[in-house]
Amino acid sequence: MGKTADSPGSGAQPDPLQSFNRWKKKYSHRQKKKKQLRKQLKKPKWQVGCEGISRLMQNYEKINVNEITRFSYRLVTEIQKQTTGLALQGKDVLGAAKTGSGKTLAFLVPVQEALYRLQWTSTDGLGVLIISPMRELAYQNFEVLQKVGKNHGFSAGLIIGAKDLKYEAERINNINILVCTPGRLLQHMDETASFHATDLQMLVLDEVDRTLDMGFTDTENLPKKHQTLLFSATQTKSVKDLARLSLKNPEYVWVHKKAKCSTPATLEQNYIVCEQQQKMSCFYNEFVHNTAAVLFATDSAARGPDFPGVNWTPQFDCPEDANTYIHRAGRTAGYKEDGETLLILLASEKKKIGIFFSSRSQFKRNSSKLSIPEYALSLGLAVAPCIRFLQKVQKQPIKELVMSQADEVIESMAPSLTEDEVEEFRVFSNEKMSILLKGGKRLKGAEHRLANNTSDEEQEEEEDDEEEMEEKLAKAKGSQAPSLPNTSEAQKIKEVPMQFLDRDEEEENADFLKVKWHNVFGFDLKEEKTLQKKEPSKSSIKKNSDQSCRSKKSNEENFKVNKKITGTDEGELVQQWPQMQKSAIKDAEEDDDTGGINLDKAKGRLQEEDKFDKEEYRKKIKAKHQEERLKEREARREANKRQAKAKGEEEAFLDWNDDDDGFDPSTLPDPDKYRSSEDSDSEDMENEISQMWPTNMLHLKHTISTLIVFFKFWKQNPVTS
Ligand SMILES: Nc1ncnc2c1ncn2[C@@H]1O[C@H](COP(=O)(O)OP(=O)(O)OP(=O)(O)O)[C@@H](O)[C@H]1O
Repeated sequence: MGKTADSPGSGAQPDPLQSFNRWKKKYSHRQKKKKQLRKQLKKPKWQVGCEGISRLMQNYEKINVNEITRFSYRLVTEIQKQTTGLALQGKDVLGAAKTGSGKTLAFLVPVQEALYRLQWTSTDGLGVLIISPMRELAYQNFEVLQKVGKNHGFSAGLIIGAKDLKYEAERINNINILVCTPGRLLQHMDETASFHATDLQMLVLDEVDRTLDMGFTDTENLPKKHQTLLFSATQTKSVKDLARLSLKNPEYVWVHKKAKCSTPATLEQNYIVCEQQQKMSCFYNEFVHNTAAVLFATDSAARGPDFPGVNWTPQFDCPEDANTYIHRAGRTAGYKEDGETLLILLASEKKKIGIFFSSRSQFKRNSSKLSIPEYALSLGLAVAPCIRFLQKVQKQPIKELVMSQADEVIESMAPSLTEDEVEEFRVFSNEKMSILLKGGKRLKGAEHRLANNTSDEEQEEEEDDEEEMEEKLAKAKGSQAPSLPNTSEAQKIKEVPMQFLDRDEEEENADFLKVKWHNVFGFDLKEEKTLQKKEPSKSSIKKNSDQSCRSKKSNEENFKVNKKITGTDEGELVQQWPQMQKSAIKDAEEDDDTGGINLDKAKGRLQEEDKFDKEEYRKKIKAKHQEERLKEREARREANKRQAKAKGEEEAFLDWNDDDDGFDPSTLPDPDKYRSSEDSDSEDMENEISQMWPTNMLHLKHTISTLIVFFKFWKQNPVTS
């Protein structure tokens, strides 16, 4: 019942005889190699060396010298000289040498030589593993290997995660020399079932310190018997690190141990010490004063520096948001100049760009924060954006495509200013902006004329021009909307600024802030459309925008930030903060049409304010003291009145008693004395006090005074019977 050769399906089974022959061939090959190796090891070192040399000499004729000199490898470098011999003897080597000293060849040559000696073939599988800490380094090593191993028949592979795992897994077992990064190697060790390194002859770690730092510790999956070559620009002898790699009596080669520095001697190293500001200006001047230069920069150069004459700002990395994009792009197309920006995007980034360029909030926030001149200043572009804005309004925008909300490509607004008008505006804005930037006041009258070499008439003319220019601009702004065609297209055009801006006045600046797409690679815009469709509808966005616009407007009308107003008892509104200027000088200053702060005048104004405040304070204190004095007097009078009343009753009684000693008139207040004490006070004050006596009390006062006079007279001229 067993299977016969003729039985169905026997064709699918491998021929056992053939398989046995294949296995026998491979086995005898291995045995032969092992025998050779054992024989070699038994021989003294000198004999092995001599045999190797004589073998090489036999091959001299075969060596194509041109092939080697083509790579300009004429003399071996120090690290190559000191490590190649040791590596060829099968020793573990730890080699350290300066950067650029030729370490790559120091391990690639022994790698190939070792496999060549073993007559390694593709059927032998993985023989050498070269691990580099970074993809770029691995790629570089692979390139050199391809170059120098051109005449060998070994298969080599680069595994750095550039291809998908399955693709790599299918090919990994046919590779003799594998150049890889640690992460990807460990992934294959874990996930690729067919991957094994059981016959590994040599393990090479390039930039060993970094490779170990990156956590390459998994040497368990590698066979115990293998040679290890470690190379680095800095020597590491950390016992812990080396124990992890289970080195056997390693040879340490530190080529530049005695060197004063670990950088190449041919490297001319310079440094200068300067302040941050100076540092920036040095680099800035160097760049801007070169006729043709390329500046590679991070985003630190994206905001601020004004680089005149820059034609291109290619953006290699995708900007993280619209603001970053705007700032980067703003380094070109400065004052009156054309410029172009190019975004280099991955397909995934294209979607991101689409999202943030169609995101209204980004632009809304930006535009409502800063006016154009402020925005220009923040970018360090002076008046350039204003000019650019006008130029763009003026330009025939055939090439400039604007993305609408629905991602339709539409043309922007019709031109409304002439070249001359733009130029006039430029001169005007330039002057204003330079005054602002200097932070000083604008030169007036004679000074200004002297500085500009202009006559009185010219000065007047200039001022008229300014007014005229402002009028023109106002008209230009006003005329843009009616110039639009009354079609559905026009409706779309109107809605474009709404996409980003929510205030009417900002619509004027919309063109400046609007993002324009040059579809350089001819990407299919439909993709963006589907993306857009998932977002809220245009009408709902518009509605929300209108609502927020209204609430924002009403807020702006009703409230002023950081302003405190309180009501007095009299119903007056008083601004508490910021403090109002009260001195009379303020009106005169307001008329001064300066662009900046006049420090002298401001100082004078502050002194005036100070004086005014002191005077006000003095008055307040005086009034308070007067009030207190009046209260005291009132209390005294009350007491006197009470006393006088009691005395009056007593006097009346004494009048009938006829007793001289019973009453002392001196206890009564002396009206004259009282009067003299008040002399120091003003006439007004006396009147005030008098006014404070109620009318009935004044009568009493008069009665008491009369009584006293009579009493005195009676005392001096007693009536004798
Ligand atoms: N024997 C040689 N003769 C001439 N040029 C050589 C020789 N060996 C290497 N080079 C060249 O020297 C340059 C630096 O070599 P390599 O990259 O191997 O240095 P390295 O020590 O690995 O530097 P790093 O530490 O920066 O990686 C390369 O351009 C290489 O082609």
